[in-house]
Amino acid sequence: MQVAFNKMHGAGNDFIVLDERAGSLGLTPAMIARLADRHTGIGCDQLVLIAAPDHGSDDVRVRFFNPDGSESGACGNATRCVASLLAGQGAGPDFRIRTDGGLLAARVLEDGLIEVDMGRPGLDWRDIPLAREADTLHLPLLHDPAGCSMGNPHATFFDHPADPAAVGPLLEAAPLFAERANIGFARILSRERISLRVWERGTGLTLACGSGACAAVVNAVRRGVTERRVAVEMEGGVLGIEWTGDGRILMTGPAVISFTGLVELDDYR
Ligand SMILES: N[C@H](CCC[C@H](N)C(=O)O)C(=O)O
Repeated sequence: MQVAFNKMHGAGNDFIVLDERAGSLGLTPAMIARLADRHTGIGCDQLVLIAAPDHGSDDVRVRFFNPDGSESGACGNATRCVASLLAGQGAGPDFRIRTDGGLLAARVLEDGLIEVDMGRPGLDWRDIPLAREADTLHLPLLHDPAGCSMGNPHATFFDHPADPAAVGPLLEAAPLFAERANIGFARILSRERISLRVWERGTGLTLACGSGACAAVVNAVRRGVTERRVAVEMEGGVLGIEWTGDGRILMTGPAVISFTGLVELDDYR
């Protein structure tokens, strides 16, 4: 079965976007892992499925999968990409996107950037989830990270001395995290600007992580080291993050189609 796909990226965080609105493609975790392989597949940080809306609703349902085949409740950069794709197909400019992490509102702005309301962060240890009760503002790990959920689990380190590529795999799988975690390495540049690298659960180091940027700002604000509106510099680009007065996280950034293609899915079964 030949299937059309879009290859997209948001600030260098790249995605295979497949459309299941006309029917299931029958993907398995093993097939997702093969499609995500950068040498023998299409290659991506996440595979994104646009699914048929639930019965009786107009919302689009979107699911996110990592290259190891695991599923995530949230992916900020891919959510912007889906909104941009739907806008290119004539919908919008306002969208409601249903994810496992919550119903998200997305909007194409006049300058072409996409804004997504990522909802409220989960600040309780059960939200992340942690394996045992702990203070999420000071997780019981070396170098004092803070944790929160953005629909997926995050921990943010400030000024961690080690190389993220070296410590990322160990921290992602630390027993404290009941479902593993995305690990952010932040540096405070000013009260309105931080730099961030993210070791993503099920993926590894990426050029940008939207939900990781949101989590880093939430944790920086909780620690009192930034304002509520912060530019987050990552290797692939800058995202604007704001934790609004009513507790919601707004994320603004780019979404780009790199190319469109056809894939013979049976070759990946
Ligand atoms: N790149 C994504 C996050 C993917 C999350 C995934 N790695 C997980 O939670 O398992 C983002 O822009 O938010």
